[in-house]
Amino acid sequence: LPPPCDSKIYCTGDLLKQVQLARLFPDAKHFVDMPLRKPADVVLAEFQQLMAKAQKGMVSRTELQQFVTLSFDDPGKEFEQWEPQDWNSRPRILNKISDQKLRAWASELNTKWKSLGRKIKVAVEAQPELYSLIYVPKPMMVPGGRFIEYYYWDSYWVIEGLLLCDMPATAKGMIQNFLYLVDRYGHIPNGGRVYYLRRSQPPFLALMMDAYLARTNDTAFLRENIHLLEVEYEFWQHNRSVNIAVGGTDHTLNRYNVQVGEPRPESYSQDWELAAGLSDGEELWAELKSAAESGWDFSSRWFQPPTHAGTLRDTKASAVVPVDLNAVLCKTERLLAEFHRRLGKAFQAALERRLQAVQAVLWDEAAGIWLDFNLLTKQRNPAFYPSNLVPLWAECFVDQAVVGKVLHYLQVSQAPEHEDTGLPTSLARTGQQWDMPNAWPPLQHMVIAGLAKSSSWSARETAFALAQNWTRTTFSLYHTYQAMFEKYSLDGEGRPGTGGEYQVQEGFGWTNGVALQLLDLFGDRLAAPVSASAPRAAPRLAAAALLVLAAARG
Ligand SMILES: OC[C@H]1O[C@H](O[C@H]2O[C@H](CO)[C@@H](O)[C@H](O)[C@H]2O)[C@H](O)[C@@H](O)[C@@H]1O
Repeated sequence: LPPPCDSKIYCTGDLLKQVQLARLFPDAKHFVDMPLRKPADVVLAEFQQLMAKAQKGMVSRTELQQFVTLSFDDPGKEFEQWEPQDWNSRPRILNKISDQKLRAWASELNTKWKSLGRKIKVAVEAQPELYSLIYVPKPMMVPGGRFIEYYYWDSYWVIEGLLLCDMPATAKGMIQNFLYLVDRYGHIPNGGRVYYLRRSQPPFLALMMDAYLARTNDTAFLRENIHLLEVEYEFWQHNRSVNIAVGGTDHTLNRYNVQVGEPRPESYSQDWELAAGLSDGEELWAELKSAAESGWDFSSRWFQPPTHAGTLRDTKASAVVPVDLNAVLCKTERLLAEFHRRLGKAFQAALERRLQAVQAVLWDEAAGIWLDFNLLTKQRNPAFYPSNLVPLWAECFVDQAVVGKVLHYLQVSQAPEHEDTGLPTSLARTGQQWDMPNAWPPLQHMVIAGLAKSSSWSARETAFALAQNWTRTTFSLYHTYQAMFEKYSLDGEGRPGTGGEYQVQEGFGWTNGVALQLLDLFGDRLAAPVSASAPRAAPRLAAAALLVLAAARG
């Protein structure tokens, strides 16, 4: 299998291995984010000399430390100060928010764009081999914390947030960056580093374009770039599709599948240790990258068999046909068809094939919901994940009767003791960050926005109840910690998120974007808690459940 990229500094080779296994930095990502002070060939030649002198080729920790200090600069030096030109202190969304405290909070979230904005120095374009950062021409918003570069799927919620804050120029620049990456690589890397190059993330590019067009009507931008939206779509069709036969009919759907070897450079020591003693370590490393491509890194959702008792070693993400990936590609096909109609051309057949495949392979009539399909067991995974509801948001269904069934599923399957705080990522407590007790902003958004766009009153009321709960959770913790977190734990009525391979990060791009989107959806009704630490009095989902039952009874 090829390495994560060809760089013998940042992706493969002895230097990377020895520095990362010596654990020179508390966070392994630190080393692979450090720019070089000298040309790569000089650094590699100097390291060879060091190895030649060392016992059995193993350089001592002290020498490694000295070498890194002399040859590498601090992470972050690749960026220059940048404040968005289109930032303004009174975006129109504030007028839609009735609650005074929530309005003041939204105003503070708007101010956060100033601190999350970055511009890449021209030096990175001139001498890319000195950096792990992948150059893009326009300024961008980064997630925050250890994530000092751009990320693909995070940027969808950031772009929606920017558009709500009347910042279409910054939003457009971020989309231009992703189009630039498609033009250059044929796909969008997981994030803005060479070590992310050979894997992507959930494909939200067409949805970003749609969000931008909805606010600007900039058809000229669409016309100039529609070919690149198709190139990205074709990347998923050619490299990430799989055929599944159901009832004598062949269907094509998609999965995450990264056939790339070696440990992830940004988590080298963890991956190395995880594979210790395994005969098929290379296969496990490829599966970890497939899971990272899903954005859900890591989760029991990818364990084979799917079990609450599994460990990271059981990860087999490429065996799963995920509901949310296929729903997002279904949305992409619908959007490409619409975009082409807008430009006077046809593009519809792929959408119809996808609708049939999602219905045949992923819809489970007995459970009343879409479920991930496992290619090895040929079974659907019955476990609860918010991703099971994503087709509602992505409008990837034909029969409107699914709405009532999905609402019923939501009421019976998630952990009721957490309902006032947020939707859990799964019901399995594995210690992985995309599992119980964590709740992630993008998942809350896709479920809530999916229910909110329904014509069913019960679905819209359930959406409101969930939005109210999530808003209170993030608002209360914001006031307790003065921070917006990348994820939240549902334990104890809400805490900063836990688990996984790094400390919970603050900033945070998609969290701010989702908070603003919920305020945009329900700003006339959402209410802040009386005091930030007061016990909750949010409309309980149980109340919404009664509405669902009433609706089901007609
Ligand atoms: O360093 C470990 C992993 O970190 C990233 O994943 C997490 O943060 C991303 C940025 O917010 C987010 O997109 C992803 O969903 C999170 O799980 C990175 O994307 C991974 O590839 C990396 O291995």
